[in-house]
Amino acid sequence: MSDKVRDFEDVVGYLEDVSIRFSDKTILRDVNLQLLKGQLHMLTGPSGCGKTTLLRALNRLNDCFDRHEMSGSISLKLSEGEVDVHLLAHKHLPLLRRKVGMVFQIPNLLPGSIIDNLLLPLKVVAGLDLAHATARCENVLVRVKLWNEVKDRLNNDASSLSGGQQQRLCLARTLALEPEILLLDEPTASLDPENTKVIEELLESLKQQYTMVMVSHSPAQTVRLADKVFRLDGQQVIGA
Ligand SMILES: Nc1ncnc2c1ncn2[C@@H]1O[C@H](COP(=O)(O)OP(=O)(O)OP(=O)(O)O)[C@@H](O)[C@H]1O
Repeated sequence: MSDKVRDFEDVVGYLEDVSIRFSDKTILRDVNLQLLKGQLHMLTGPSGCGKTTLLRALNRLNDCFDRHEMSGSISLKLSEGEVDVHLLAHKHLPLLRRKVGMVFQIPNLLPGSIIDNLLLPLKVVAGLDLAHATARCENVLVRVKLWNEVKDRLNNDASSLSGGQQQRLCLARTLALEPEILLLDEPTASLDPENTKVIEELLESLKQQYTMVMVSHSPAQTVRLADKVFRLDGQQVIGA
């Protein structure tokens, strides 16, 4: 654990000399950066430069792939205490991934109804009983401004929602597990301008409560949303 995280109250994450390789190919080399509480950090850079890989390092999702290696350290200050992400025992990864939740480029719905998409993780991952899980579902659907659109059809198949609604449902599912850091991998890339605006407004409204790390290819979106921009290229952060 780095003392640097402890030293500054507004620093919630510290990446120190992070290098990542897949199958002996170096994707990222000696990345150093800080994450600040309640700020939206935007990762930008050319296709294939390692933005998604860096996001996935923050909640150990790269572990899901064979022949992945990481060196350096990633320290995160979570409500449970400070954790050295890279050294966490395997049994702690489900909690890490709840606390450091991720929303993907393409809405990744579970097969089943709208409400199942929220209830299932709440029951299985968070261990809530039905009454508490149901209450939390309504709360997060209101927060992502989806409640009025779905409250009369919660048992309909989630795939019947529009792309923008599906992405808001994915965001609701992540928020339902009460994360502290949100990882957003091009969350509007598959959406039209109108739905992009809805998601951007939501992210803006969530900034106070969550530390966010987002990937975007859009310079305009970066200007609209980012508090801090990290530009990656040539395996490193070349601008911050
Ligand atoms: N699971 C994996 N196994 C092997 N190589 C991988 C894996 N995931 C990513 N890579 C490689 O790592 C490099 C960085 O990929 P990554 O998806 O992080 O880039 P990116 O900057 O997010 O790209 P884009 O902007 O196109 O989404 C690429 O060369 C990719 O092929």
